[in-house]
Amino acid sequence: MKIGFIGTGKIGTSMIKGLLHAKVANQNIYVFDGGFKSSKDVAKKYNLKLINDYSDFSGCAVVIVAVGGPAVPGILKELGNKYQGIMLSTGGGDLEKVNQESPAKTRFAKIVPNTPVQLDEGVTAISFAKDEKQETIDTVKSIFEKMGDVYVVLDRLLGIYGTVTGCAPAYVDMMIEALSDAAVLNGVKRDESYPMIEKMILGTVQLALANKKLPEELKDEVTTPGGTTIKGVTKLEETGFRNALIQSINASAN
Ligand SMILES: NC(=O)C1=CN([C@@H]2O[C@H](COP(=O)(O)OP(=O)(O)OC[C@H]3O[C@@H](n4cnc5c(N)ncnc54)[C@H](O)[C@@H]3O)[C@@H](O)[C@H]2O)C=CC1
Ligand SMILES: O=C(O)[C@@H]1CCC=N1
Repeated sequence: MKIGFIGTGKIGTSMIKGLLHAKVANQNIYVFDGGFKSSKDVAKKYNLKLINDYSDFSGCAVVIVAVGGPAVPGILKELGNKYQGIMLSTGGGDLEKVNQESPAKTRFAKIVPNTPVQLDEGVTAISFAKDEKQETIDTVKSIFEKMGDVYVVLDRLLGIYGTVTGCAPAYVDMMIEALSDAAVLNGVKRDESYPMIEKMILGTVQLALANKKLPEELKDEVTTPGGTTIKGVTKLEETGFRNALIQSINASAN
């Protein structure tokens, strides 16, 4: 299956790495040049097929527009007239309008992948037009299932699904950074702190996944009565940890 890309910035490149990790052949990944240095650089680095016109995407099962919001409507309009297939956008777009205005064989859906797609550990939320054919849905799902988990959601919920899965990796990175600062503050070497903290988070998540226990149950297993954890938990409540996360997701989503 051939897959095209317009835009090879951070999320475009993450998806390209994810497809290569899933053993998609390099020359089956098409990148639109468009005079963008990043496109040339990425195509060269990963030995991808660099193309110069949207009509060169013919033969691609999907073309992924991984470009920021303002440029998206213009790209979809031009692409929809030159390529017959499935167009996907990471940067929004009006699902119903684009589908109505595109030629019959061109379909449009929206995706919000996250950066861990590059390691087959991603989460991708996808919204389709209400009347989308099962064949289109299956094709798109099969591509993103190569890179992790897939959630097909109502278009009105794509924003919040995409925020929780697409933005929050940055919050987790900030948490790792802050935990490291606390470790360094108390005498741990910086370069030792990161692997230790990353493994702690990975192990905690794997335990949650394996046991299917609720977070509060797992938290209870750590908090010895009168012990040190509950002292820290109390400080987290006092300093608004939970509220900070709720407000941050809400701010990103709205
Ligand atoms: N970074 C992330 O984790 C995620 C980003 N998104 C969304 O994906 C979109 C892109 O985000 P990033 O990759 O982070 O941004 P970015 O700025 O890293 O990448 C955008 C790329 O598009 C290129 N570009 C701009 N206009 C173009 C055009 N007309 N034709 C071809 N290429 C063009 C730029 O040169 C740049 O390389 C945004 O709408 C963002 O909200 C969605 C999910 C996750
Ligand atoms: O920061 C952003 O706007 C994008 C959306 C999801 C992740 N990054």
